[in-house]
This record gives sequence, C-alpha cells and structure tokens, in this order.
Amino acid sequence: METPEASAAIRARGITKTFGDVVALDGVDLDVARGQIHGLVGPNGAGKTTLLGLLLGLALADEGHLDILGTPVGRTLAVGDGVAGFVDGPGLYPSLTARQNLRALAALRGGPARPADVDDVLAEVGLTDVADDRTRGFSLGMRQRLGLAAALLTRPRLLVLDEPANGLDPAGKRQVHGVLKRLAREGVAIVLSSHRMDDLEALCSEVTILAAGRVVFSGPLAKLAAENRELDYRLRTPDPDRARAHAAEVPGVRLRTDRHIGQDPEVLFVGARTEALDALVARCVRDGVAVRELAPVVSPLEAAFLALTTTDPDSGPVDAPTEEAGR
Ligand SMILES: Nc1ncnc2c1ncn2[C@@H]1O[C@H](COP(=O)(O)OP(=O)(O)OP(=O)(O)O)[C@@H](O)[C@H]1O
Repeated sequence: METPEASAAIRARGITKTFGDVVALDGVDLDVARGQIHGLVGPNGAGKTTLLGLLLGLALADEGHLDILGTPVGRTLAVGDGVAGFVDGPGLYPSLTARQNLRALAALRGGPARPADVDDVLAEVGLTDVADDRTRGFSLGMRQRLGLAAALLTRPRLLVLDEPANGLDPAGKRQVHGVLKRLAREGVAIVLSSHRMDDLEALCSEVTILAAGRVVFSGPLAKLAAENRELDYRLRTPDPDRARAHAAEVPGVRLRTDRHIGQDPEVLFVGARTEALDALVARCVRDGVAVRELAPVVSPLEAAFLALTTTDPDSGPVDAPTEEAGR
C-alpha cells in the first residue's frame, strides 16, 4: 500500500517568507494529496500568490521545509520536475499566435511540442478557433485558458494556478473546470487560488484559508461549511406577517428588518443557527404558514470565510482556530 508520504504532492511545514518588513507567510503548513484539487483563499495580501510562487520555484522560502512530489525543494530557483502553472497571469508573447506561443513555451522548457499535442491542448481549453490569432488581442479569459493549455502540454503531476477562472465567461469556466476535474481524476494534484467561493465549492475537496500570512483553516470544505454559525436566511412565505410574528417568538431567531426595504413582500430575512431555524420552520408549519423557500443569503462557506478572515481592529482575526482545530 502507498504510504501517505508517497501519495503527497505537497508537504510544507513552517514556511516563512518575508519581503523586508512584510511577513508574507508566517509558519505555513500545507498538505495536498495527489488527485486533490486544493483551494487557497484569503483576503488581498494574505500570502496566496507568494505561496504559489514557492510551489512553482519562482522564489525560495526563508524558513521551513517544502517537499514537492516527494522531493525536497532545494536552495536554487527552479520549477520542479512534474510541476506546471503560473501566477499573476501566464507569460505570453503578444506578437505570436496562440499556437506559436505554445510551441515557443515548450521549446523554452527544453523540448519541441508535437503538433498533435498542441492541437489537443488548444481544443481542451476551447481555443481551437483562435489558435492562429495573435495573443495581443486576447481577452483575460483567453489568456488564462492559453496559460492552462501551456501547462497541460507538460503533462504535469502538480498544477499550480493563480485565479484560473479570472475573466472567464460561464462557458469558459465550465470548460476549465471540466479540464481540472479530469486531471484530478487522473491523479494530478491541483492547487489554485480564488476569491470566488462558488468556484471553490464547485471544484475543491479541501481548502486552506490564509489571513495575514497564517493558516486559519485547512481541511475539507464540508467541514468548514458544516460549522454551525449564525447565518442570514431568506424565507419566502405567502403569509409574511404571521411568519414575522413567529420569528419574533422563537429564541435565537433575529428578524433582519434592515434587509426589508425594496424587497419582495413575501420574503423576510432572519438570522439564526440551524436549531433555531428548525424551530421557526416547525412553528410556522404547525400554524399553517407555508414556507415556500428557505436559503442562506450567502453560502455557508462564504460565511465561514468571512468569520475567519474579517479582522476587528482591536482583536485580529475573529474566532480563528489553528490548522489542527480545522482538521
Ligand atoms: N515581491 C514583493 N516585494 C515586496 N512585498 C511583497 C512582494 N510580494 C508580495 N509582497 C507582500 O507580501 C504580502 C502577501 O502578498 P501576496 O501577493 O502573496 O498576497 P495575495 O494573498 O496573493 O493577495 P491578492 O489576493 O491581492 O493577490 C503582501 O503584503 C504583499 O504586499
């Protein structure tokens, strides 16, 4: 049987990286298994790009240990064997076509690309129709897709992507998600950063949340979403007055009157943890008040993210568990 070490694509311990006085990463641990899509999230300046850069061999950590695909990362700047990806957008030659860019990037990596492989990766990211257009005119979404195609050409075992869905239209996003899921099924480990909770929910089995260079959560998404925080819910009923009266009576339920203005009259907003919400629904139904729709206003993942990363000027990150606590 494979040991956990052998199945690990990334094992990082105590990674610290500073830029002058700025501590970009402060004792970061990260574990990513082969075949896993792992999301990296955090507010602006949290250290995501810095961490991705270390994984891609673009910079070296000041302290800590980093193993990538079973090999310790040394003290020279080099992209690891089997690693591909990009941060801050892919580097492309604007005067070359998409196809020529892929050939040039492959040549830079040391081997000419087979034309059939170039055609395959262009098709996979949906750029066949613009394969012979200069990339100068490419939109952000097209450049992102071409960057992914260039990474695919190397047949990576670890793919590192900074905001891969940036600038993609819905069809492009679906295509890119499809590619990433296929790679993961084939055993490729993928680490991606995103500010989009819906993308993370659609793609990732595990996430690491960074705030000010530290890990405030790392583990399965389901665990993060399952934490029973008070959320705001949108409740639709044909009898909002009676529903409102019940909401006022149930302990732990808060009527959000501030959300009422200009809204659909059949909708009320309540803040509650799940038990209080259950009690409200049961009470409405007992009284013959139909509940036609009940949904959180923001997803449980987004609520958890905000709770873990929103800083109070006096107290630092709110309710921030350690990495262990998150597992
Ligand atoms: N080359 C650099 N020189 C100086 N400071 C840097 C450098 N790179 C990053 N930093 C600083 O390190 C911190 C982390 O930056 P990083 O870009 O990793 O954050 P991020 O989570 O990717 O942010 P964003 O979501 O805005 O992209 C920030 O304070 C940033 O200003």
